[in-house]
Amino acid sequence: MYLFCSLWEFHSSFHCLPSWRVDKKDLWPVNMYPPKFIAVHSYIVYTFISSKITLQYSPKQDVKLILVFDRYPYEVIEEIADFITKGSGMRPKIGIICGSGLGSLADMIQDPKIFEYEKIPNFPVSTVEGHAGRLVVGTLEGATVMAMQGRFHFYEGYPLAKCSMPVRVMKLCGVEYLFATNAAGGINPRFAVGDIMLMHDHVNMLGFAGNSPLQGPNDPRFGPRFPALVNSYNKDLINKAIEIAKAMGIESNIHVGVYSCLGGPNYETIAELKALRMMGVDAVGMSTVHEVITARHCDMKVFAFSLITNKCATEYSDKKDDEANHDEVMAVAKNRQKACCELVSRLIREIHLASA
Ligand SMILES: O=P(O)(O)O[C@@H]1C[C@H](O)[C@@H](CO)O1
Ligand SMILES: Nc1nc2[nH]cnc2c(=O)[nH]1
Repeated sequence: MYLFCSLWEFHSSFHCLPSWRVDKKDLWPVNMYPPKFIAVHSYIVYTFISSKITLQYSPKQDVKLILVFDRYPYEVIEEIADFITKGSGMRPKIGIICGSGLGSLADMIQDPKIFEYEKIPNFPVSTVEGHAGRLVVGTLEGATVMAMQGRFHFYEGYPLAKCSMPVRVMKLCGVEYLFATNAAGGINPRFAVGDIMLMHDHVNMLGFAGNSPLQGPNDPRFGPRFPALVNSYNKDLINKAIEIAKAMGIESNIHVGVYSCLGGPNYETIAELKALRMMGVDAVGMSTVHEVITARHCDMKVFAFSLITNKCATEYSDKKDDEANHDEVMAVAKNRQKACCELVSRLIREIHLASA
């Protein structure tokens, strides 16, 4: 049985132990906390006062304390970035986040230096099928890149700041361009399964509900308190991608549109999909938006696309087999990985040539 205590609970308990809130009756009684545990608590409160920390404490394993950051202070992100740049001997310029089933984007990287997430200090772990959980650093089309084979989603239980924390790691590693990819349901009736939608805007449904990766104290070393998000998706990169798609002969499978992220893990109801369509959303998923917000906050250039892995039913009369499922999402991503890889690698080549 794990006991989860928020920093706030720690803080109040430090001043007034009996007021410690223990919600579940089967957790350890307060007066049985070992003194070492209390001592560690006071250290944590005063060291990390500006960040929210969750502690996992297992009574079965003597005094074993695991710190899990919910909001990452600059210094911790810097430490993770140092670990990666020193470990790889590189300062990558382009960051790639591989969507569900699109991990092969990272397999294109040459001379890869691979970091398993669980071996990176203070890094979360991937829990979703199709997200391998490794960071791959190397070169692609001459450019230095780092790719996340596995992202973090809100529905995995991670707060948004933690989901998009790796984007800040990328920034401190030297990354200037973020390439974010995802698997998404197509709401726009013109979209077919296997099409690619270049994102030119988003509707942040989690933001509508008062949730943001930038919530909490702002560290100006990352960016401003109130970042503007108009023009978040780089127009030049979208135009270049369209040209590349033409050269690849896949322009009829390419669209430009609006993506929306919902919390998941459930797929949407028909009423929700109708509402999203009325709002001008073309594709729906469970990621990317908070990564883009974090990237724009720290002034990275963003290119993002959705692979349409299923068509969303927007009418009650739509066929039952229109229902989304993760196996189908993975299968479509596997089928289309070649086109996605080519699009990404050609665009990276253009960026590299333009800056050479
Ligand atoms: O990581 P992405 O956004 O590509 O993954 C999508 C959203 C869910 O994680 C999953 C649902 O099938 O695919
Ligand atoms: N929310 C959501 N995410 C997806 N990822 C892949 N397909 C879908 C979908 O239909 N809805």
